[in-house]
Amino acid sequence: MSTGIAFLKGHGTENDFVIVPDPENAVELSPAAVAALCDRRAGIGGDGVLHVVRSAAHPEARAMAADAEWFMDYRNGDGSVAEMCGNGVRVFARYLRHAGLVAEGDLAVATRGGVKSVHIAKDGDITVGMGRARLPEGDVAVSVGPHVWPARNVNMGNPHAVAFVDDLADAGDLLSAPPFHPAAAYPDGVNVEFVVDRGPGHVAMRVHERGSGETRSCGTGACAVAVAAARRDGADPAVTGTPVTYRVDVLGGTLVITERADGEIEMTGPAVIVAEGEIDREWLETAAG
Ligand SMILES: N[C@@H](CCC[C@H](N)C(=O)O)C(=O)O
Repeated sequence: MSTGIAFLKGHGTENDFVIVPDPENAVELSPAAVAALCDRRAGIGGDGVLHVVRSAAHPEARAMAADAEWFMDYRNGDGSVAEMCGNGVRVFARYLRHAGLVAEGDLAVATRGGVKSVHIAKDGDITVGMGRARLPEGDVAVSVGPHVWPARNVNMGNPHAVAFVDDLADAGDLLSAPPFHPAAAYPDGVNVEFVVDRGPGHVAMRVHERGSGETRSCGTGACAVAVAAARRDGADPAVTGTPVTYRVDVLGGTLVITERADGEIEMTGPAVIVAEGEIDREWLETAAG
């Protein structure tokens, strides 16, 4: 008789994840296994997987173990590996709290993008320190069907192309016609955000994520959008010494992004656990081929 593999399901502004607690890194999660888990019809369904491993037990995180006990081994829904997932870190922290592994307040989480500081507030929101944005020089463009837009290249540990559009509907049906971007600018692929203004310091976005398709939210994407909007609006906290805050509406809710005077970016929003159960080990092995 096979024993199941524990899982939970959670989301941050409806960017949803299958969470696999595996402190000693004993569960083999091949790309095919991740894709099977994230399949919305034949699997559990999710934009990605949060594999919860002790940093000391994972070869990619051992060097961070002294600073952060837990490593977020994040995978996109198609099984590919990404450097960073902003909503993922918040949902990861919610899981640690839910499981009684950490207290409310401050904690550190190891990611492929380095150690991130997280604050779990009493009111339920979770804030993550996302580091600084990099804005590589050079023009990029994205297109969906007949529409072509210039885009800002923003790196939040992972790559983003941010395009300001007149109407979010112009981005069309992103699942059937995903955005095109020049492979030369993004040899490893890119996350594409489409943005409209909603008012001063307030924007709305849609996103097509590398490795997951259109999702209802993307934390690193919301940070990239806030930085692109700030620069477009002539604001740069590292130059003026004045922090800038944007509310970023996503399809699944709202994230609040602050770029501090030192250039560090903080993102705040909700993160919830909605279910927990067991994955059938035989099914996973078969589905993963
Ligand atoms: N949804 C995430 C980003 C996940 C990684 C991304 N798809 C990539 O490949 O870079 C977020 O909340 O940041």
